[in-house]
Amino acid sequence: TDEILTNTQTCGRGLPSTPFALDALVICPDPSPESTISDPLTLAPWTHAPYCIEAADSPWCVFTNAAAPAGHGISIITTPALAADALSILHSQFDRPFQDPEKAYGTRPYEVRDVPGKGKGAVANQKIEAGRVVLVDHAAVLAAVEYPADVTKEEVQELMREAVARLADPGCILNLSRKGRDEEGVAEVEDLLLTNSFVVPLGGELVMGLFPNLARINHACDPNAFVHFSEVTLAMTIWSARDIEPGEEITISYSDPTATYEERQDALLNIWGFKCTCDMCTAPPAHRGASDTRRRALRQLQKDVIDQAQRGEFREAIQTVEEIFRVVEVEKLTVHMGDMYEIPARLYYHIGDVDRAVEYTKKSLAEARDFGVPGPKGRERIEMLEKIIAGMEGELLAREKGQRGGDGGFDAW
Ligand SMILES: C[S@@+](CC[C@H](N)C(=O)[O-])C[C@H]1O[C@@H](n2cnc3c(N)ncnc32)[C@H](O)[C@@H]1O
Repeated sequence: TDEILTNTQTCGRGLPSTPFALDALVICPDPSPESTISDPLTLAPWTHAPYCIEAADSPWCVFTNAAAPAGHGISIITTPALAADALSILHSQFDRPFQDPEKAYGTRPYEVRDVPGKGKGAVANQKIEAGRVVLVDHAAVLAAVEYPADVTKEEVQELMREAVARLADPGCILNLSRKGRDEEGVAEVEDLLLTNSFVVPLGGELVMGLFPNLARINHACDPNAFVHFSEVTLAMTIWSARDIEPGEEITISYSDPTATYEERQDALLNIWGFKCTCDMCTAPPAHRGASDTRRRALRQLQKDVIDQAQRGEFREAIQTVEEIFRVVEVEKLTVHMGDMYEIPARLYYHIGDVDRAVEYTKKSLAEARDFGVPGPKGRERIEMLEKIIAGMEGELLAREKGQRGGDGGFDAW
């Protein structure tokens, strides 16, 4: 029988981040004995004294706020200098709320349950429309990918163990699935991080990010959802890329979704350590071969369009872009098309076809509204596109009346 984890068993409250207020320090549960809070005001927003190991250039430490964000807390394994940089990010988590209430579901629209051949997975418990926020998940552990040569493997594992133990609910990490790399000398907590982390950018570096709820979402080469990481809030948002029916599994892509079958298999096996059993990977070889041919062609077309535009061959570039859209449609790679629609919009504007330029800018606007980044950045982009459309429509109207248009505020094109 399926074991269903209820919302109370999932990690954290699943709400926007909690302010780093002093009450967050007070509710810090069960700190490990050697990290007793001696002076919370000095440590703020950390709830524990950093746990460090010495290295030649700088110590490497675990910095923890055990209660926020989202109730499960966060531990960062880094150097004191980088942790100081991270402080401004942590504070801005509560300064700038990320979630767009209009796009988010009040309660989680899925359940975690057994999925054949993949362990557990997230299964929709209601219809999820395209362009909605399925989940906003805050990092519980952020760990460096690389350490200096004089830091031993055992010391890194010790930092990882401490990072998890100091969280408000270490169980929400320790209960996650792990591949079982014991024979390779990989400690349990490292195995958990390797099985469940996503690489994210932080302060100019790439780090491993463990998001306890995202960690239940399986990979598919033709996913129905996608993720966006915000370096401002350290939150990972999962968006539905198309309508998802009740009972359907929610999936994201762990690898480059435009890669060919072999490339995807290699990446999933080498980086993630599993053999993909998604629908696309188990499709008949002829079907996979046809898909690979289209994907290789797509890469060439993407290069061609840049070369043609640089040579000023706008009409040829437009034909290439139209061909790109055709392939993208067949391969169902339509997610994240917002930026791509701007290319034909600009090209059509360049050759004086303002009608088509408006058409493509409107597509870009629709994508930005449905899938754009929430918050001020997203709104800025929507406003910019609205302004450009209004400017071009003004130009069309002026042309109809036989007047000269062109000062409509769309110089960006
Ligand atoms: C981040 S976890 C996803 C949740 C996991 N299934 C669980 O039970 O908690 C990644 C692991 O899920 C499994 N997995 C995810 N996507 C898969 C797929 N497309 N095919 C086979 N296994 C998959 C692999 O075992 C992988 O190591």
